[in-house]
Amino acid sequence: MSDTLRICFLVNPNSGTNRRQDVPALIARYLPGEAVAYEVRLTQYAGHAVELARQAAADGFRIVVAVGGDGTVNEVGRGLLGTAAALGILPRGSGNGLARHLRVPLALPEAIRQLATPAFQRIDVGYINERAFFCTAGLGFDAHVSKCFAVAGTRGLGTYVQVALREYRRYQPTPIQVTMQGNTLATNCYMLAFANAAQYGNNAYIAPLADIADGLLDLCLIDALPLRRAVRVGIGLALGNLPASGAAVYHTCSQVRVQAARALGFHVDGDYVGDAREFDVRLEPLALEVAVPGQSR
Ligand SMILES: Nc1ncnc2c1ncn2[C@@H]1O[C@H](COP(=O)(O)OP(=O)(O)OP(=O)(O)O)[C@@H](O)[C@H]1O
Repeated sequence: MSDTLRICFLVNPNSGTNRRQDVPALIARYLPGEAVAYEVRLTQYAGHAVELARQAAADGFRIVVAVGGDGTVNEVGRGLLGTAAALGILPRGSGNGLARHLRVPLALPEAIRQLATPAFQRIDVGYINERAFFCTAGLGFDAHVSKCFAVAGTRGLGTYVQVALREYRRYQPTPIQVTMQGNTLATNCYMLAFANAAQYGNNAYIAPLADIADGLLDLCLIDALPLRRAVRVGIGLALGNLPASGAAVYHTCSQVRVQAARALGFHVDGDYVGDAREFDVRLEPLALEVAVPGQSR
């Protein structure tokens, strides 16, 4: 019995575009039963997964699985910080940035099967104004789009692109000062992304060279976005060659302070958090354990 792997699934019933999918039935069908004991718990409101994850870790589960998109992954990951449980992911969001970065299968049956024979690794955790993120955080246009997306009524890549194109015509850059490694840079911010993982989700590679366990954040700064450059950014995101395109400037660091001339929106893992004029961003190396597919490695 001591060899039994204990897994707790925390399901956000509202995530993704396929809400009719019966996740508990899929888990019962595809999780190999012999060496695994599991429970399924549902979230009831935004923020609930943080509490449920903490409780599941206290209950002694070895893996606590976020069943949802990057917002749910963020909540479960936050709840597991400082505990002995590892984060697992069943990707059910519209973007699934962290799942894609960690090469978790996007097909649920395969992702469920792989959880029975996991490998464990540790990943860095970013903080922006003390709010943890695991995939990306950002200021400016990407946060503004997240804010508009949250109230758009429908989800998915199509809605996201539609919102981004509409807001692109209105959004203006803001002067900022960026301080890192003792140097201060005065520039404009159309958007400034802090990447722990390589992509936003949907294989949109904001920082294709980002290593999630190197103790560094990859900063991607776009100071202005005239139409020609916007096209290059779009192509660079899709092809994973934004750094080589010259349309964005990159830095790596473990700590950075940003002061903005006016309040700017910011997001963590794609969810808009609020507006601020000052941002302290830092990285805690290897602060979270994750369960990743074991067989194919
Ligand atoms: N039971 C619930 N009711 C309402 N909101 C919830 C519930 N459980 C979780 N949430 C909130 O829903 C938000 C969005 O969820 P999530 O990111 O998992 O799905 P998604 O937005 O469809 O996927 P993606 O982030 O990939 O677009 C989360 O940030 C979380 O706070």
